[in-house]
Amino acid sequence: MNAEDSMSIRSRAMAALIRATGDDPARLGLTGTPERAARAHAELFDGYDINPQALLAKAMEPADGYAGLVLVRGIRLYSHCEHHMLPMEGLVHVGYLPDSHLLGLSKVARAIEVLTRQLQGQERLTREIADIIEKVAHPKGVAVAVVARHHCITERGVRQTDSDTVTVVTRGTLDSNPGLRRDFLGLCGLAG
Ligand SMILES: Nc1nc2c(ncn2[C@@H]2O[C@H](COP(=O)(O)OP(=O)(O)OP(=O)(O)O)[C@@H](O)[C@H]2O)c(=O)[nH]1
Ligand SMILES: [Zn+2]
Repeated sequence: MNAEDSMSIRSRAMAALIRATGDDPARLGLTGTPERAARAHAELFDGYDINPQALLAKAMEPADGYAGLVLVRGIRLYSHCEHHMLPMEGLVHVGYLPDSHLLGLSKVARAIEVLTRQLQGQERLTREIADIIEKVAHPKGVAVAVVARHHCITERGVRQTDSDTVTVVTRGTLDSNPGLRRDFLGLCGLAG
Protein backbone atom coordinates (compact mmCIF):
# COMPACT_ATOMS: atom_id res chain seq x y z
CA MET A 1 0.00 0.00 0.00
CA ASN A 2 1.38 3.43 -0.86
CA ALA A 3 1.82 6.12 1.79
CA GLU A 4 -1.07 8.25 0.48
CA ASP A 5 -3.55 5.34 0.60
CA SER A 6 -2.43 4.34 4.06
CA MET A 7 -2.88 7.90 5.41
CA SER A 8 -6.33 8.19 3.89
CA ILE A 9 -7.40 4.84 5.40
CA ARG A 10 -6.03 5.92 8.78
CA SER A 11 -7.82 9.31 8.66
CA ARG A 12 -11.15 7.69 7.78
CA ALA A 13 -10.68 5.11 10.55
CA MET A 14 -9.93 7.87 13.07
CA ALA A 15 -13.09 9.78 12.04
CA ALA A 16 -15.11 6.55 12.39
CA LEU A 17 -13.61 5.95 15.84
CA ILE A 18 -14.56 9.47 16.93
CA ARG A 19 -18.13 8.82 15.76
CA ALA A 20 -18.19 5.44 17.57
CA THR A 21 -16.92 7.21 20.70
CA GLY A 22 -20.12 9.26 20.53
CA ASP A 23 -18.56 12.50 19.35
CA ASP A 24 -18.80 14.46 16.11
CA PRO A 25 -15.61 14.65 14.01
CA ALA A 26 -17.05 17.76 12.33
CA ARG A 27 -17.35 19.83 15.51
CA LEU A 28 -15.00 22.77 15.97
CA GLY A 29 -12.66 21.25 18.57
CA LEU A 30 -12.07 18.19 16.41
CA THR A 31 -11.19 20.08 13.23
CA GLY A 32 -8.23 18.29 11.70
CA THR A 33 -8.17 15.64 14.44
CA PRO A 34 -8.67 12.59 12.18
CA GLU A 35 -5.77 13.67 9.96
CA ARG A 36 -3.59 14.64 12.94
CA ALA A 37 -4.34 11.37 14.74
CA ALA A 38 -3.60 9.50 11.50
CA ARG A 39 -0.16 11.15 11.30
CA ALA A 40 0.52 10.29 14.96
CA HIS A 41 -0.59 6.70 14.34
CA ALA A 42 1.69 6.41 11.30
CA GLU A 43 4.59 7.73 13.37
CA LEU A 44 3.96 5.30 16.26
CA PHE A 45 3.79 2.36 13.85
CA ASP A 46 6.62 3.23 11.47
CA GLY A 47 8.61 0.11 12.40
CA TYR A 48 7.23 -2.08 9.63
CA ASP A 49 9.36 -0.75 6.78
CA ILE A 50 12.75 -0.82 8.49
CA ASN A 51 14.95 -3.90 8.86
CA PRO A 52 16.20 -3.89 12.49
CA GLN A 53 18.86 -6.48 11.71
CA ALA A 54 20.42 -4.34 8.97
CA LEU A 55 20.34 -1.35 11.32
CA LEU A 56 22.09 -3.29 14.08
CA ALA A 57 24.76 -4.53 11.65
CA LYS A 58 25.69 -0.95 10.65
CA ALA A 59 28.24 -0.32 13.39
CA MET A 60 30.09 -3.55 14.17
CA GLU A 61 33.68 -3.44 15.29
CA PRO A 62 36.30 -6.08 16.17
CA ALA A 63 36.24 -7.11 19.85
CA ASP A 64 39.98 -6.37 20.02
CA GLY A 65 40.60 -8.61 23.03
CA TYR A 66 37.54 -7.56 25.03
CA ALA A 67 35.87 -10.77 26.25
CA GLY A 68 33.69 -9.53 29.11
CA LEU A 69 29.97 -9.04 29.40
CA VAL A 70 28.49 -6.02 27.61
CA LEU A 71 25.27 -4.69 29.08
CA VAL A 72 23.10 -1.99 27.57
CA ARG A 73 20.64 -1.26 30.34
CA GLY A 74 17.56 0.87 30.68
CA ILE A 75 16.61 1.29 27.04
CA ARG A 76 13.23 3.02 27.08
CA LEU A 77 10.38 0.91 25.75
CA TYR A 78 7.18 2.38 24.36
CA SER A 79 5.15 0.02 22.25
CA HIS A 80 1.58 -1.17 21.69
CA CYS A 81 0.30 -4.59 22.57
CA GLU A 82 -1.10 -6.70 19.77
CA HIS A 83 -4.04 -7.77 21.96
CA HIS A 84 -5.62 -4.38 22.63
CA MET A 85 -3.46 -1.93 20.67
CA LEU A 86 -2.88 -0.12 23.97
CA PRO A 87 0.51 1.15 25.14
CA MET A 88 3.05 -0.96 26.97
CA GLU A 89 5.93 0.94 28.45
CA GLY A 90 8.99 0.11 30.44
CA LEU A 91 12.65 -0.75 30.03
CA VAL A 92 14.71 -3.19 28.01
CA HIS A 93 18.06 -4.53 29.25
CA VAL A 94 20.37 -6.26 26.79
CA GLY A 95 23.49 -8.23 27.62
CA TYR A 96 25.87 -10.18 25.44
CA LEU A 97 29.19 -11.90 25.70
CA PRO A 98 31.06 -10.97 22.52
CA ASP A 99 32.96 -13.37 20.34
CA SER A 100 34.85 -11.67 17.52
CA HIS A 101 32.77 -8.49 17.21
CA LEU A 102 31.17 -5.75 19.29
CA LEU A 103 27.90 -4.04 18.47
CA GLY A 104 27.54 -0.27 18.19
CA LEU A 105 25.79 0.63 21.46
CA SER A 106 23.35 3.11 19.96
CA LYS A 107 22.40 0.62 17.23
CA VAL A 108 21.13 -1.77 19.91
CA ALA A 109 18.65 0.88 21.08
CA ARG A 110 17.80 1.90 17.50
CA ALA A 111 17.06 -1.69 16.43
CA ILE A 112 14.88 -2.20 19.52
CA GLU A 113 12.98 0.98 18.71
CA VAL A 114 12.12 -0.40 15.27
CA LEU A 115 10.65 -3.55 16.84
CA THR A 116 8.64 -1.49 19.34
CA ARG A 117 7.04 0.57 16.59
CA GLN A 118 4.99 -2.44 15.51
CA LEU A 119 2.12 -4.19 17.28
CA GLN A 120 3.92 -6.35 19.80
CA GLY A 121 3.61 -9.03 22.44
CA GLN A 122 6.10 -8.73 25.27
CA GLU A 123 7.37 -12.31 24.98
CA ARG A 124 7.78 -12.02 21.20
CA LEU A 125 9.55 -8.66 21.49
CA THR A 126 12.00 -10.14 24.03
CA ARG A 127 12.72 -13.11 21.76
CA GLU A 128 13.05 -10.98 18.60
CA ILE A 129 15.64 -8.73 20.26
CA ALA A 130 17.68 -11.80 21.25
CA ASP A 131 17.27 -13.22 17.71
CA ILE A 132 18.66 -10.18 15.90
CA ILE A 133 21.61 -9.81 18.28
CA GLU A 134 22.48 -13.48 17.78
CA LYS A 135 22.19 -13.23 14.00
CA VAL A 136 24.24 -10.05 13.68
CA ALA A 137 26.98 -10.41 16.32
CA HIS A 138 27.22 -14.21 16.74
CA PRO A 139 28.06 -13.67 20.42
CA LYS A 140 28.98 -16.42 22.87
CA GLY A 141 25.84 -15.58 24.78
CA VAL A 142 22.96 -13.13 24.76
CA ALA A 143 20.36 -12.15 27.34
CA VAL A 144 17.40 -9.82 27.07
CA ALA A 145 15.10 -8.70 29.88
CA VAL A 146 12.01 -6.56 29.41
CA VAL A 147 10.13 -4.96 32.29
CA ALA A 148 6.89 -3.40 31.12
CA ARG A 149 3.56 -2.08 32.26
CA HIS A 150 0.67 -2.82 29.95
CA HIS A 151 -2.08 -0.23 29.88
CA CYS A 152 -4.51 -3.03 28.98
CA ILE A 153 -3.81 -4.42 32.45
CA THR A 154 -3.28 -1.22 34.45
CA GLU A 155 -5.89 1.15 32.95
CA ARG A 156 -8.77 -1.14 32.00
CA GLY A 157 -9.95 -4.70 32.42
CA VAL A 158 -8.43 -6.14 35.59
CA ARG A 159 -6.99 -2.67 36.50
CA GLN A 160 -3.93 -3.97 38.33
CA THR A 161 -2.33 -0.54 38.54
CA ASP A 162 0.84 -1.73 40.31
CA SER A 163 1.50 -4.80 38.20
CA ASP A 164 4.30 -5.07 35.70
CA THR A 165 5.51 -7.96 33.55
CA VAL A 166 9.07 -9.24 33.38
CA THR A 167 10.28 -11.41 30.49
CA VAL A 168 13.77 -12.87 30.16
CA VAL A 169 15.37 -14.70 27.24
CA THR A 170 18.88 -16.15 27.62
CA ARG A 171 20.93 -17.93 24.97
CA GLY A 172 24.36 -19.58 24.72
CA THR A 173 26.66 -19.13 27.72
CA LEU A 174 24.26 -16.62 29.27
CA ASP A 175 21.80 -19.49 29.41
CA SER A 176 24.06 -22.43 30.21
CA ASN A 177 26.29 -20.72 32.79
CA PRO A 178 24.19 -20.02 35.93
CA GLY A 179 26.79 -17.57 37.29
CA LEU A 180 26.73 -15.44 34.14
CA ARG A 181 22.93 -15.53 34.03
CA ARG A 182 22.82 -14.40 37.66
CA ASP A 183 25.35 -11.63 36.92
CA PHE A 184 23.14 -10.39 34.09
CA LEU A 185 19.98 -10.41 36.19
CA GLY A 186 21.80 -8.80 39.12
CA LEU A 187 23.26 -6.01 36.97
CA CYS A 188 19.74 -5.38 35.63
CA GLY A 189 18.40 -5.18 39.18
CA LEU A 190 16.31 -8.30 38.63
CA ALA A 191 18.05 -10.81 40.92
CA GLY A 192 16.49 -11.72 44.28
N1 LIG B 1 1.17 -13.15 26.94
C1 LIG B 1 0.81 -11.87 26.76
N2 LIG B 1 -0.44 -11.52 27.00
C2 LIG B 1 -0.76 -10.22 26.82
C3 LIG B 1 0.13 -9.24 26.41
N3 LIG B 1 -0.53 -8.04 26.34
C4 LIG B 1 -1.79 -8.31 26.73
N4 LIG B 1 -1.96 -9.62 27.00
C5 LIG B 1 -3.12 -10.41 27.45
O1 LIG B 1 -3.88 -10.86 26.36
C6 LIG B 1 -5.06 -11.39 26.92
C7 LIG B 1 -6.24 -11.22 25.98
O2 LIG B 1 -7.33 -11.85 26.61
P1 LIG B 1 -8.85 -11.73 26.11
O3 LIG B 1 -9.73 -12.47 27.08
O4 LIG B 1 -8.94 -12.09 24.66
O5 LIG B 1 -9.09 -10.16 26.18
P2 LIG B 1 -9.95 -9.31 27.22
O6 LIG B 1 -11.37 -9.77 27.18
O7 LIG B 1 -9.73 -7.86 26.91
O8 LIG B 1 -9.30 -9.73 28.60
P3 LIG B 1 -9.01 -8.87 29.94
O9 LIG B 1 -7.76 -8.07 29.68
O10 LIG B 1 -8.80 -9.93 30.98
O11 LIG B 1 -10.20 -8.00 30.19
C8 LIG B 1 -5.24 -10.72 28.27
O12 LIG B 1 -5.05 -11.67 29.28
C9 LIG B 1 -4.11 -9.67 28.28
O13 LIG B 1 -3.63 -9.38 29.59
C10 LIG B 1 1.46 -9.66 26.14
O14 LIG B 1 2.35 -8.88 25.72
N5 LIG B 1 1.76 -10.97 26.32
ZN1 LIG C 1 -3.13 -5.52 25.76
